[in-house]
Amino acid sequence: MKILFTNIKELLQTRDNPTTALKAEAMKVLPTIKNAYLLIEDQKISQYGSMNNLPTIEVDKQVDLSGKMVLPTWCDSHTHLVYAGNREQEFIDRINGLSYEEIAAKGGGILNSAKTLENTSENELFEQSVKRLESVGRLGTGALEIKSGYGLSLEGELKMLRVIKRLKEYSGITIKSTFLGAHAVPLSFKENRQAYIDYIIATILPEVVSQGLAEYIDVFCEKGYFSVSDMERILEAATEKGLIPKVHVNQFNAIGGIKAAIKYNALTVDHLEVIEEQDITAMQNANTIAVALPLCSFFLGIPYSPAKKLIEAGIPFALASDYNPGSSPSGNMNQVVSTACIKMKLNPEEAINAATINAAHAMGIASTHGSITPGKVANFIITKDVPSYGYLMYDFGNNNIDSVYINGMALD
Ligand SMILES: N=CN[C@@H](CCC(=O)O)C(=O)O
Ligand SMILES: [Zn+2]
Repeated sequence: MKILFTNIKELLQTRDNPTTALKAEAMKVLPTIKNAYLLIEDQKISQYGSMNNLPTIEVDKQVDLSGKMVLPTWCDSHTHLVYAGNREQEFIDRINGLSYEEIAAKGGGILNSAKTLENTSENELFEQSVKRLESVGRLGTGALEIKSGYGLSLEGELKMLRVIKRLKEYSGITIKSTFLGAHAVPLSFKENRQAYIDYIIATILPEVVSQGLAEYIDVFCEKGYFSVSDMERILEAATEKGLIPKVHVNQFNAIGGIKAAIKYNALTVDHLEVIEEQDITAMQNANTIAVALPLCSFFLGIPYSPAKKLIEAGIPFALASDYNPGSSPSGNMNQVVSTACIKMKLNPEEAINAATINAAHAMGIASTHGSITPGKVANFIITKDVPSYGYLMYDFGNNNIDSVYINGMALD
């Protein structure tokens, strides 16, 4: 099936595939073609160019996109989309003065979600999660990473990872799976964190790997959760088994997690709200991608990651939603890029690069996703009639999406 899209007001992110994530000045460049055409064939992008050079092509369908723009779908490289219930009560508690950390210290937070998940059947967990997945798809997300981490036991973690696997099979949206057993210490190991780490390494990790349920390994490296040496133990064991690190570091405190993660060739270090000079130096000497999560900062009222500083230091940089019930109950990547422009002072080109091509690198799918490139999957967003692409970020909170194509097919 060949579909030809014509009279595209501006076709964004048209590029040959960069083999590594964009850095520094390259982040400011967004290649586009005004008054363009785009040809897709079955599930793939086949050809594009200026309407002035439109070749004669026999097609099955032609779609006139006058006034509309086209850009690749968002890649969301950091989510916790599989969870049960919600944490609205903690939201109210925070409005009334408690902090995220205080709520967690009282047994809420991640442990609250773990309890709800334990009391939710696998089918129900799938049903709740698939609704979120379909909803972010309609908001233009064409690929996302999903973490476990609300199971915190062999059964619980495998239940979450099986749900992620089912979502992969069910949906055309590309999904990558991450094992985050070390998200919090469960109550059953309250006084013995080391024993929980032993249990992760000796019992949960081997099952996750032998059942092929995860590509990545994550640890919440933070005061009150897992120390740098805890993380190193887990990364040592998991990388030996072939999992690639993508870790939570520097959310509330800079405790040295970035340097340690880089030692284990982390693909990404995520959060980075609190950064010290030595963290920047460590990232400058590595290929690890910095992933910032502006909706978490927005929702919790914590500092934003110093994105401009990271980009200026030449560190490859991506944006993600962190969709989860506690610190970012939204997976709306349009809101992510808007917030990155408004609060982190990224320009629209940097924000779009960070949420498309660099985000694809941040989840290991840049050879197939993240740009309008012949041979890549035909995943793209068609906007409504908008004056410019910067308007998409300026017009925050409003839905400027006309339709979303995943694998060459329009979503309902
Ligand atoms: N900080 C650790 N994990 C999540 C929050 C998880 C939760 O509160 O349920 C995050 O990335 O913000
Ligand atoms: Zn997270």
